[in-house]
Amino acid sequence: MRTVVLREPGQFEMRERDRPEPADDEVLVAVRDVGICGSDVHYYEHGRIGDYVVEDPLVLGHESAGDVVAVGENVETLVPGARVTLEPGVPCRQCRHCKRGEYHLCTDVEFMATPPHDGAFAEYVAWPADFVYELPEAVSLREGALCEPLSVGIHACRRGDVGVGDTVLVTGAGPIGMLAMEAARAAGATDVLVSDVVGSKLDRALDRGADRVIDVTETDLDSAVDEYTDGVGADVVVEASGAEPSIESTLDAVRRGGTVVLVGLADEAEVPLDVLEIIDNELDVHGSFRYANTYDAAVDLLADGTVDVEGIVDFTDPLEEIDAAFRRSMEPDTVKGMISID
Ligand SMILES: NC(=O)c1ccc[n+]([C@@H]2O[C@H](COP(=O)([O-])OP(=O)(O)OC[C@H]3O[C@@H](n4cnc5c(N)ncnc54)[C@H](O)[C@@H]3O)[C@@H](O)[C@H]2O)c1
Ligand SMILES: C[C@@H](O)[C@H](N)C(=O)O
Repeated sequence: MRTVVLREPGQFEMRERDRPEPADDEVLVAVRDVGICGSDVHYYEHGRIGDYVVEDPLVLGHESAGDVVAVGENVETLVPGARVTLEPGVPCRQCRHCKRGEYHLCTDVEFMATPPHDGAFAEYVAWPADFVYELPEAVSLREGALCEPLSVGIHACRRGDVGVGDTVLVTGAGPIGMLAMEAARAAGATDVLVSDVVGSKLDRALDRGADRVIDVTETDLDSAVDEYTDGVGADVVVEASGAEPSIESTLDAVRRGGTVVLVGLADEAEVPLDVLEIIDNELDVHGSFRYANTYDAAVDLLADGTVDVEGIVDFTDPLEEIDAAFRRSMEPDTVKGMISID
């Protein structure tokens, strides 16, 4: 089967590998659509993310969907021909975190495209059936693949306890911010404000239903939020840029008693946050890491038409043009690129 491996930073190579055999509890999926995530691009550019270093050729891609072509002998939930999306993180299922249902915190999780685990830029992937979700007729494979970043948005909104009537500020209009906005709306937020430093992305957020967009290169975030909320502040801030000034500004933009959810990963682990401001205003500040138990919700939201994910996609290129697709993904205007596999 065809795969693409990252050999070293900036160098993909098309490779033939043996088609995997599904184990007894696995299904074999012919992969059709795969999203390009910022983390894939980071590995492509730098060969590492923090302590995760690409030492051996690695298959990237963890936002995937395709067709089941074979099932292991214990699999009763899926049959060949099913259209599916793959949840990319498979935990140990045994540890305290797994047993509490917070399996995304399992320290033994094997996550696609995180060294040393291969991802989905390949013709076939064998994957545990309990982390494979069937897509109804109404959900396309492209949408199915984007259940992954949508899951990040759903989890962030769950962490922030976004509720009916809330005003939510999302900082950063990349794919995660855009889909956090969708998830916030689905959770009942009636006002969603979005900030970024790239005008075209804010235009896109506006087209996709943001009530107010804030270009922080021109407008002070705190003042804009104050103006919109009559000086109260946002009920929930979802920080989805990873930019240090944006992370710092979350504490000023949230209302007293409100919640800040930190999703974006800063380049530096240490970002100064005013502890007195957190205490005095009784803020809840939550980290949000990947997701758990979100895929069923993501598929249902797509099937109902409650959320739109396709609207964030800028282009789809074939697997053979992955190099150009990654370079295009690095352009500041791009929100989401995808790879299709025939
Ligand atoms: N916690 C998790 O589980 C998790 C999962 C996926 C991604 N992430 C992180 O979330 C962040 C967003 O992911 P993405 O794929 O959308 O990234 P992205 O780089 O595509 O989007 C980030 C956006 O933030 C904007 N931005 C830059 N500076 C800003 C500022 N000062 N104020 C507002 N916006 C600003 C950028 O222009 C860009 O549009 C990244 O840091 C990523 O690493 C975290
Ligand atoms: C969650 C996922 O989208 C992210 N890129 C990660 O590797 O953690």
